[in-house]
Amino acid sequence: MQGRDRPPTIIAPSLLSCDFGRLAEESKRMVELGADWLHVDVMDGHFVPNLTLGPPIVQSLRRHTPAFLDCHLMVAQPARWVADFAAAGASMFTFHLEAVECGQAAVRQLIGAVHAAGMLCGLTIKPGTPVEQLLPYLEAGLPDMVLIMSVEPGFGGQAFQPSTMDKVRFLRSRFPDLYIEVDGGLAPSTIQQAADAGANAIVAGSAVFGAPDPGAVICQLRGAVDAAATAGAQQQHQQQQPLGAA
Ligand SMILES: O=C(CO)[C@H](O)[C@H](O)COP(=O)(O)O
Repeated sequence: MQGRDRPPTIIAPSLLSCDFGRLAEESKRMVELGADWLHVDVMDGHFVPNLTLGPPIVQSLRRHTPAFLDCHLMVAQPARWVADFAAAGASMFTFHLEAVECGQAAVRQLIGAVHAAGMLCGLTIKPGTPVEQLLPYLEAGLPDMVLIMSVEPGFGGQAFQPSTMDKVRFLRSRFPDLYIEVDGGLAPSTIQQAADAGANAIVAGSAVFGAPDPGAVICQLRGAVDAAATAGAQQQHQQQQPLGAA
């Protein structure tokens, strides 16, 4: 997914906030309203204190939609689930660095296994984990995406943590073409902070599903990210102009 240019804006409604009894209809509705990806929160009741869904539900959902399924695994031992999520039709398999206990070699091996299984691979960190821990993998060009959690993983509807945007700024300044996703507490009232920091992929659950007009919220989120990207590109262009150039 990496190239030389800024990655596209991605709006990914988090299905955690939808009516799970109507998962397929809600997923289709989100795509019709302009969602680029569908964000699937997988929680095991162990890595995080909540339980959601697993491969059988992803497989059922896949039968109803060709959409990009952005699966965020909040699970202990993510390596156990690679084959099952690939078989279920997951598009992206994002795992927590904190869930891999055996160090850098194990993380690299897991990224390789995700790719070998035919999925894109994301790496994610909780708010308390230093962003520098991602660098060995990013400098080697291994993950397709980084997910910066802007809330403690486990539940939707929490308050956005603005300090986590320092991590996004840090990464964007070093990796202009990296897919940087932000997840947690994003809404029209907080999106500007994520957009200005340089996030290009936005996960939003309660703000989208709880809105009377979810399509308008998707549009607002996209507009803020697009505008910040355009402003950033103009600034970069001006800085690159030689002295005296018009
Ligand atoms: O990963 C998550 C929780 O662990 C959710 O995706 C996230 O919190 C989205 O929900 P909301 O937009 O309501 O904060």
